[in-house]
Amino acid sequence: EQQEEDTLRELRLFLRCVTDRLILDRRFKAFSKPVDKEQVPDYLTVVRHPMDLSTVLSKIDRQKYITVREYLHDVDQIWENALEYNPEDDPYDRQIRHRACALKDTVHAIIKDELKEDFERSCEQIKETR
Ligand SMILES: CC(=O)c1nc(NC(=O)[C@H]2CNCCN2)sc1-c1cc(O)cc(O)c1
Repeated sequence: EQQEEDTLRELRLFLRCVTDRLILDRRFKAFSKPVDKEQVPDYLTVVRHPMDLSTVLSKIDRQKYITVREYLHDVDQIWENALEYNPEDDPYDRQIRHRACALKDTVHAIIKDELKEDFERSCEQIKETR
């Protein structure tokens, strides 16, 4: 009912605000757009579930996230993919893994600091009833 729609609207506003801050951070530029398969042809053979911050933003707008947990699953996928595609002891691989770890730790720290537990609980409640 209306209270639920109000809660989900507030969730979308919060998730857009968090995602916008991540996209503005220069460290995370490599994660801001889908990997271009022309430029990186073997990418999709290695990474089964591509994800990026612009896709996360569009999923927020398409109301794909009912809980913060679902949102974090997608941002964690970006981190996981970067580690999977960049496993080598090569300076570039190490740098992009470092940035992926910073992305993951940054988003989890923002959520821990700015999300009220009972707000996420009410989102999980809505998810259960759908
Ligand atoms: C996002 C990601 O995981 C990514 N990984 C790369 N790895 C490499 O190029 C490593 C792979 N190991 C051997 C040495 N090269 S390039 C790259 C990327 C960066 C962008 O700014 C845009 C984009 O579309 C993809």
